Amino acid sequence: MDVLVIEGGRRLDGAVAIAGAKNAALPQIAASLLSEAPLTLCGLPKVTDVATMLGLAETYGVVVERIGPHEAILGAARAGNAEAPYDSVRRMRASVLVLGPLLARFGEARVSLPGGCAIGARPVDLHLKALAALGATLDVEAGIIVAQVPAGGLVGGRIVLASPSVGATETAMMAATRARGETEILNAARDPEVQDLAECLCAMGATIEGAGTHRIRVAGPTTWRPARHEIVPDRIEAGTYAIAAAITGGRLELSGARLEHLAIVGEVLESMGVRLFPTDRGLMVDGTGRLHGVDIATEPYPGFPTDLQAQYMALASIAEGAALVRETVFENRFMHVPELARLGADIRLEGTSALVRGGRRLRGAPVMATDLRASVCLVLAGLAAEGTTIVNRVYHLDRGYEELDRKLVRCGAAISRETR
Ligand SMILES: CC(=O)N[C@H]1[C@@H](OP(=O)(O)OP(=O)(O)OC[C@H]2O[C@@H](n3ccc(=O)[nH]c3=O)[C@H](O)[C@@H]2O)O[C@H](CO)[C@@H](O)[C@@H]1O
Ligand SMILES: C=C(OP(=O)(O)O)C(=O)O
Repeated sequence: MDVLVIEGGRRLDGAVAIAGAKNAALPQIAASLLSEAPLTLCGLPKVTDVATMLGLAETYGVVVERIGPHEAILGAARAGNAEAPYDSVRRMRASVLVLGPLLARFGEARVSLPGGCAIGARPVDLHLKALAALGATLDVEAGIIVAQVPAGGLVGGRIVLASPSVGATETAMMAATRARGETEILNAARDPEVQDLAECLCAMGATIEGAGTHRIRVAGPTTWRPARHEIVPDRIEAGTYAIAAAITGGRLELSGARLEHLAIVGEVLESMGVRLFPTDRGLMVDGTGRLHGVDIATEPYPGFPTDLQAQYMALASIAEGAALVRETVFENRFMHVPELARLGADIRLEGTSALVRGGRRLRGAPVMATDLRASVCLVLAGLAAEGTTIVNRVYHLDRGYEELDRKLVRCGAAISRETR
């Protein structure tokens, strides 16, 4: 199993190319199942989740033709139905995103129920309710979601999401492209990845309005056409490198990063003392000044992203003063706290809040990654720590960061990957 060995205490300086967003790529690969015409995706990040999703699409007969390191043509003309196996869904919860497209295209679908994961229970009830509002019948039999469409297919309807779930909004939007008539999705998630999926679906022939707002309208059914779509840059990867610059007291230019997708994150970093400014290529992050902790609460987009909470906590640990971190999206997303404590962080947990007492000098130690963002937070802490940090279970990190160690090394970090 791979580990990362980090010699901390080096200031980062240089440029990092931000990859396409994993969380935009995954639903778009699922969306390829909707259409008989080919979909060319550009900017696919080289991460294991994308490989897993492409592999899952292939099990349905999607032909994946790699035409470049980050480009693939997905041809679902001869795709057919099958059961999404528990093993794929267990490894990657986003596998459940094939449910809507399969149901809408083939009239039925069987997808393993994902179950909980390290960060929370993560039910899929909102996905199921959204499909039911379009006329589907849904059951769970022996851990498998069994979904069926009435004779005549899905019919457009009004979907009111109890909370603005990203995945449920994507499921609803994808299924609605094949429903007859208009679908309205209320209390929709407004994330850039939802907007990017809508843009991709529109390029494929769909008619969608309002993506990026709380009210999305989809007019179906779609006449599909060949499409090419460039995946939006990964705002979570960009935010992670912005924190890497800050935690090492360095400067990084993030090429491709879009400040408008990081508005609240930028505001938080600036109030800590980090300077951010747009450049021709993306975003410059200057973390050379003194930093002090700021309170944050994670919220659905455009709020502070839960996917940057762990990284922020590493930064708050070395910044001066205290910072209160409230996690409101997932009920169990503090698995990194005991590991940060092993490096010397002073964090008191109380329910869904964590009080970080900053100004700590971190010292390297062996630590264990528990999930994707927890792993990268430990890498960030390792970059700031004196001595050697060994991050175990790096496969979590490889799910969502393209060549993290190489990108950091190019900017002056001392990191090596070893197989132990
Ligand atoms: C592949 C992908 O895009 N993953 C992102 C997506 O996950 P994901 O789409 O799973 O996240 P959701 O927005 O759906 O989840 C938000 C909250 O709603 C709850 N919920 C969700 C669905 C449902 O049917 N019932 C329910 O109760 C979840 O348990 C969670 O507490 O958005 C999350 C929130 O920004 C990010 O952390 C993930 O990185
Ligand atoms: C939680 C994440 O991903 P997923 O929803 O695929 O588990 C993440 O990207 O941080």
